[in-house]
Amino acid sequence: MRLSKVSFRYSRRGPWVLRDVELAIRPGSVVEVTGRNGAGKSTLLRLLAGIVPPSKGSISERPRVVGYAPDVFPVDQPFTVTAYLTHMARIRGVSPGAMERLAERLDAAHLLEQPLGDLSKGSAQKIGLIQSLLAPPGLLILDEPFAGLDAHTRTELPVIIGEVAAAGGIVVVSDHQNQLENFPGADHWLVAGGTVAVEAGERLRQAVIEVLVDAEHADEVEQKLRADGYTTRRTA
Ligand SMILES: Nc1ncnc2c1ncn2[C@@H]1O[C@H](COP(=O)(O)OP(=O)(O)OP(=O)(O)O)[C@@H](O)[C@H]1O
Repeated sequence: MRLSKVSFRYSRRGPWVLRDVELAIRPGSVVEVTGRNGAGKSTLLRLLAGIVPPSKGSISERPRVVGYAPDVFPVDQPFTVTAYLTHMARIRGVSPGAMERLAERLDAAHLLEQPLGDLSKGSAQKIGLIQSLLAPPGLLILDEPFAGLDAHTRTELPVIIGEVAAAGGIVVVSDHQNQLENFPGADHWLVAGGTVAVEAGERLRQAVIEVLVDAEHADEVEQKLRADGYTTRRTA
């Protein structure tokens, strides 16, 4: 995917938020986007997702399936979580089973029957995440996904991000809390003064190993591995 001389402002006479941004993003990349408040991170993410078009310049080779989780999930909709996610699954042509699996994984199964309007900020954030992942995304855009998430989901999210990238998807995450600072091979973009400075991550060759442990020690072993910076996934 490529951004060529992309500039953006919100109104015809408004100030430029981004100017002449040139970026090339390879399939399978994970990008952490940082920058001070108001620098233009959310704006850049909306441009990447195709929610707003560039005022000048162009964006090409955007993957067909885009998952986007906004920084504030709009809960002012008169649906239960299940009704909303089932509807979104239908629009994306996936079975509601995808919703149930993701809800289980992100510890959100207990939220499914709640009205969207009753959700706490962190719970709403989870539903936004689930919505963005319903169909396997070729481009996954997450705007401040770690804000307000509980410990379980905060550790699970990098695993999910790694899986999307391993399947060839591009993942772009704005991340005030630097949760992806040490993500293996991640690129880092700093948005400042209307431009985007790129620091390319080292492309490390990665390997997957399976570790068989007694069920009663699984939590402990998993916590130790994660504390050492490894990405883990429970298969049973
Ligand atoms: N809908 C809008 N209409 C007009 N100006 C906007 C709009 N949304 C954002 N802006 C302006 O664009 C600039 C960039 O905002 P943006 O939300 O992209 O920054 P950000 O880096 O994501 O900030 P934060 O870290 O606070 O979330 C800011 O000056 C902001 O005031």
